[in-house]
Amino acid sequence: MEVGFLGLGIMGKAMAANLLRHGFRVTVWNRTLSKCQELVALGATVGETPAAVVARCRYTIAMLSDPSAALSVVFDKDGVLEQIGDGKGYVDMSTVDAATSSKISEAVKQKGGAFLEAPVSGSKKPAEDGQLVILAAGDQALYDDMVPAFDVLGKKSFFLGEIGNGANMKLVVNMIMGSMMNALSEGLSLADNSGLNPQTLLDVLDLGAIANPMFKLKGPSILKGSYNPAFPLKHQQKDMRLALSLGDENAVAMPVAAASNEAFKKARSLGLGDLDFSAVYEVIKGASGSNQA
Ligand SMILES: NC(=O)C1=CN([C@@H]2O[C@H](COP(=O)(O)OP(=O)(O)OC[C@H]3O[C@@H](n4cnc5c(N)ncnc54)[C@H](OP(=O)(O)O)[C@@H]3O)[C@@H](O)[C@H]2O)C=CC1
Ligand SMILES: O=CC(=O)O
Repeated sequence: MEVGFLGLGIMGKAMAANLLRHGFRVTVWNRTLSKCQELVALGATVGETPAAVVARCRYTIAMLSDPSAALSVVFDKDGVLEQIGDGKGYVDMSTVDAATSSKISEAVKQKGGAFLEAPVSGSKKPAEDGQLVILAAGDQALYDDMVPAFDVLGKKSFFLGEIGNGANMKLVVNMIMGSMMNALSEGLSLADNSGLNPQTLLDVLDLGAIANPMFKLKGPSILKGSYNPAFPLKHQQKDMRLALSLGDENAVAMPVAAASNEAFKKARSLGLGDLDFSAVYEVIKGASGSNQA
């Protein structure tokens, strides 16, 4: 199967590499074109523009930072819309809001193409290992066509019906994740400031009812002050913002998420946006005057 791939950031690079490893023919494009070379070394071909990729491939996947990037790659000069049409499918796996996804869907369909939103749950390591959870919605025939690729990229795919359901599901999941990261950070800070060993707190958490892979993975690296980005904090804050907006639209009170968003915003304002989202601990630790170095 031949696929195009637009966006070779942390996630896109791992996902495109995975497809290549599993025998897919992949044509890649990235705004910073030099980042394509690593994929070329794995067997990829380069398209000079998003339009050139779509012209060459029946199916094109995108994995871009945010709504503005997702829209730009489709609507701007040399964008997807210039070449999408009958018999071609466009699959946006970026985390965006439902309105962005609907706008892209309408434009692609108007040109005769098919569109699927398919954001993913799971970070850098699951992307490298083909263990993502895929939250697809939109054109069901295109979903069926993409199953061989989704089987390589993920451990489970959901087809959630109409456009917007995949985007919204992803935002709900990440709203919970961002709030949990704040709760973990507050707990570590409280333990530390109460004279408890934060590592012992992690050990206790891991044995009880609220044990989870995220605490297990991020807890020890937080205690080391190590924030190499797997999921950049600026993207987590974008997801909190979009989830809160979904809450506004549906009159759902989300005081926990709103408070967490403030902490992520503060972290961004301190220049921590490109670090892993667990760096929000630095804000919480700072606010509580932690004993930790
Ligand atoms: N990292 C993670 O753990 C996860 C991320 N996600 C979501 O996946 C998406 C990608 O995340 P991730 O790979 O981490 O992000 P990165 O920041 O690593 O990569 C972002 C990508 O978007 C491109 N881009 C940004 N702005 C534009 C623009 N205006 N026009 C064209 N391309 C643009 C970047 O190009 P360039 O290289 O030129 O900057 C890069 O390829 C995001 O929506 C994120 O929320 C979902 C699940 C997990
Ligand atoms: O969006 C981030 C993730 O880990 O999922």
